[in-house]
Amino acid sequence: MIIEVEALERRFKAVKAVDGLTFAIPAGAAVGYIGANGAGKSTTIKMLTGILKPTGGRARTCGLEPLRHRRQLARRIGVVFGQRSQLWWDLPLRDSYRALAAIHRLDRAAAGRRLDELADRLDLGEFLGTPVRQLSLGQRIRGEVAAALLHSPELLILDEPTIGLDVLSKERLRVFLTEQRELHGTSLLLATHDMGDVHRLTGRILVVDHGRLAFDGTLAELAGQVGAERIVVLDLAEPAADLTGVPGTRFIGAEAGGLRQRLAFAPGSSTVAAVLAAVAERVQVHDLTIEEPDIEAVVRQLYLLGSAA
Ligand SMILES: Nc1ncnc2c1ncn2[C@@H]1O[C@H](COP(=O)(O)OP(=O)(O)OP(=O)(O)O)[C@@H](O)[C@H]1O
Repeated sequence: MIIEVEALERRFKAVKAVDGLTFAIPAGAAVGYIGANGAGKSTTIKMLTGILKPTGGRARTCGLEPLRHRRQLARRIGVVFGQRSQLWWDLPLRDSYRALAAIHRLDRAAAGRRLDELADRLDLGEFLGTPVRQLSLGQRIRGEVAAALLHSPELLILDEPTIGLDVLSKERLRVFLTEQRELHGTSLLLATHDMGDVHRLTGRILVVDHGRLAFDGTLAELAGQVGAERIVVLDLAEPAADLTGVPGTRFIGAEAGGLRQRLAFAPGSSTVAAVLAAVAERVQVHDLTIEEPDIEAVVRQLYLLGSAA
């Protein structure tokens, strides 16, 4: 197991930020860690990485007790907090990587090769000489991800990595992370508010609510439980009759005299590609966007189901 927590707890005076969490993640898995604001995600991650001491229970990351073996653990995991930087603000990006390579005691040539690979895949080459404070948010986050992966960790932990990023930057990062996992088999724990991230990057989802585990399963199972459907918004080349009866979908409605149509589908029972293929037999599609279910609504629904049970 790459991560194991048992009855993990963290109190801040009267607040139980994490309240008896138990779960295990096998090596090589990609897990989404979701929950509403203040649910306890960051607190969990801080305990998993040895930044914060649990007030109860236990955590093991890469088989190590995070707090006690913090240094050893730092060589085996990479962490990105979207809201906080691990880069030296006033130094050129390259200097942060040099410093990190020294901290991790990486072989010079190997670190150089790894940085070349990361800079290439993350489009960072032209920014290596730029001080971090002058980078755009998207560039900086890509820089943070490179910093977290420089030492080729077994486990990558990302806390809200795409927060505030535009659509294109998000997409770049998702493509990169998928590719890195395919190449290196890195385990991934991804705390996010973004259902698109969860859908694209993870196979299993843990939902935390008020510091407790509210759900553990696949996105398809979550969708089955709370109806977390994805919605395809189709802009057609010409107005068309309502797209009812498309296999695997539910027609939601049409606008602009049939030019824009919305179809919902459950992740797991269909895919965007399958919906598009079925629709293309009937109409010409000009443009398409996906609306992801809202995490807060998903968690609320889980909570309602839980209290009804
Ligand atoms: N250092 C602290 N002192 C006091 N309370 C804290 C501290 N850190 C977190 N909390 C409280 O613990 C709870 C969980 O916070 P946490 O940051 O883990 O949530 P989160 O799920 O990461 O939320 P977000 O998505 O907003 O980052 C919140 O009620 C928060 O106010």
